Amino acid sequence: MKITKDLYQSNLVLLTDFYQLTMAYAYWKSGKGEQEAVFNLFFRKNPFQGGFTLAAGLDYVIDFCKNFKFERADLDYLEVMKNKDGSPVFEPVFLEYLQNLNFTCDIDAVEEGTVVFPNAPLVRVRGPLIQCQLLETTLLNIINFQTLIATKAARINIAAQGEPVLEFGLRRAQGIDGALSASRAAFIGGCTSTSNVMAGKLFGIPVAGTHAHSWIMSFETELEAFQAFADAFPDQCVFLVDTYDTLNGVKNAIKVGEILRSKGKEMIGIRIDSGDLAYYSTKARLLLDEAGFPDAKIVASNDLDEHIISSLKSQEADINVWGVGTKLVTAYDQPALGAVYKLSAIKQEDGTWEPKVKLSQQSLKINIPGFHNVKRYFSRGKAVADMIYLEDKEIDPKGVIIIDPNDATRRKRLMPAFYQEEVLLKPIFKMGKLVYTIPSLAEIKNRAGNQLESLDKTHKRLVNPHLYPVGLEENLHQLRMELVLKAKKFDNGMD
Ligand SMILES: Nc1ncnc2c1ncn2[C@@H]1O[C@H](COP(=O)(O)OP(=O)(O)OP(=O)(O)O)[C@@H](O)[C@H]1O
Ligand SMILES: O=P(O)(O)OC[C@H]1O[C@H](OP(=O)(O)OP(=O)(O)O)[C@H](O)[C@@H]1O
Ligand SMILES: O=C(O)c1cccnc1
Repeated sequence: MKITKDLYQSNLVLLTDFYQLTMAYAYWKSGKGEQEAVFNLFFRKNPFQGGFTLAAGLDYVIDFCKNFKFERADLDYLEVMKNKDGSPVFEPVFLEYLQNLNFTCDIDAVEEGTVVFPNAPLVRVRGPLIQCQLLETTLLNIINFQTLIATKAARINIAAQGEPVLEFGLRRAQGIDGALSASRAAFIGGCTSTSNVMAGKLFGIPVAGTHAHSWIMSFETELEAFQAFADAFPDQCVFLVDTYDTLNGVKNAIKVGEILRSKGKEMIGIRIDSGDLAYYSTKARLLLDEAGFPDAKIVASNDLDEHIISSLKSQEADINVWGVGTKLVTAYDQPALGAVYKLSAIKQEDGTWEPKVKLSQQSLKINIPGFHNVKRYFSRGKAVADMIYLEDKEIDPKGVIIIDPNDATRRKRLMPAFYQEEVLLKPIFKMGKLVYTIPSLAEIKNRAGNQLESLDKTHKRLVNPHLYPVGLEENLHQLRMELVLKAKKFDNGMD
């Protein structure tokens, strides 16, 4: 994937918050720049009030890290930045340091298309403080959006119960990359195609579509319009039937369908884009069946999302294909995921790791300290629970207790010996070198499908889902409690 260079003619090192650069400068100035640290990227709540989240965006992250280099043009821009008193923000020696900076971090991450849950790390970065810090904003920008859209797409596809969902979002997406990365994430989340031709070219997503009302309106009659379309694309006819009178439109589609059939071609179907989609799809189905077109598909579109699709399903609407745009690519009901990137440990001069917590008035916001990873346990192919654990602590295969990070009274006993397990953070970069074989988008989509399959349907319920168990292994829980109590000094917890 070369989207950053291809599209932005830049390797994106300046696609960051200014404070990352000022902190980098200050780290360098204070001599802490090379001190080793560990940061974790995680979110605190599943989006859309759902029961799961689908990770996406790692390929962009890899591309960004692989090309992490301050180029002359970037440094020229930083060089002319001035403080209020007219002095340069960044002294030339620091800019020289940036020019020579090579990416040397270790990155471990969950693979794209993995089902993930609150609090567990999606990406773990270990390396010199300066570098870890400089990655923060870009990683969050990439992962937050693509993960959000992949999750929305997964929900929409769950509602569609295996029927094709065509992504139509480009015209309403949040700008250019908002559209492109949304098309990519929507495909990972289960959509069959995109209407966005550039996304097709860049990512290899199948492109598909029908035609617009303007096509119909440009002719004297709807029938002429259908006929002309059939002349141009005899194998790809999905007639948009609702420009004037939906059921009359279906009858016109049938007429052209018969002409096509007389030439040995079959119309694919019709599209309905307004009105009561349950009512019109059922009536259209009857007309199509009676006319001898039982295989003609009915495509529905118009402000669809997982809830309207579920409602149409429960109304037994005769819809076979779902065209979904705005509410998918804008994540209409939740515009951001809210993942964060927090320091969890820092190496001391004597070579030992010091775990770190950030306190908060809200216990929900206290991060998980230390050098940790996450393991998923499976029983007969179904995911049972996720355990966040310290990598250097042994796990007793006979029994381990995991503790809810937000409510220490919620605990679950697991017997690892009886389960299959998968460590979710996979090595991506070692000392700045890529050690991961990047899967194709089709493989990622396939993984997403299998992952969702491994999740019990109670966690996939769109409304009020059953909470999937994610907990801290006991040693990690204890470490976190100790650090919190130490930092609070026992006397300022209830202000
Ligand atoms: N049977 C149905 N049950 C639930 N929701 C439906 C049903 N039929 C249509 N809808 C949804 O209701 C909303 C109707 O929106 P709206 O009133 O804007 O459409 P319209 O007037 O039919 O068409 P237009 O988009 O041309 O204005 C859409 O989100 C559509 O998906
Ligand atoms: O509704 P969405 O989920 O975003 O799906 C894409 C929409 O875009 C097209 O029409 P457009 O919105 O341009 O015009 P219309 O609403 O007037 O048909 C298409 O006919 C869909 O209605
Ligand atoms: O191809 C379509 O039918 C289409 C494409 C974009 C938006 N709405 C519909």
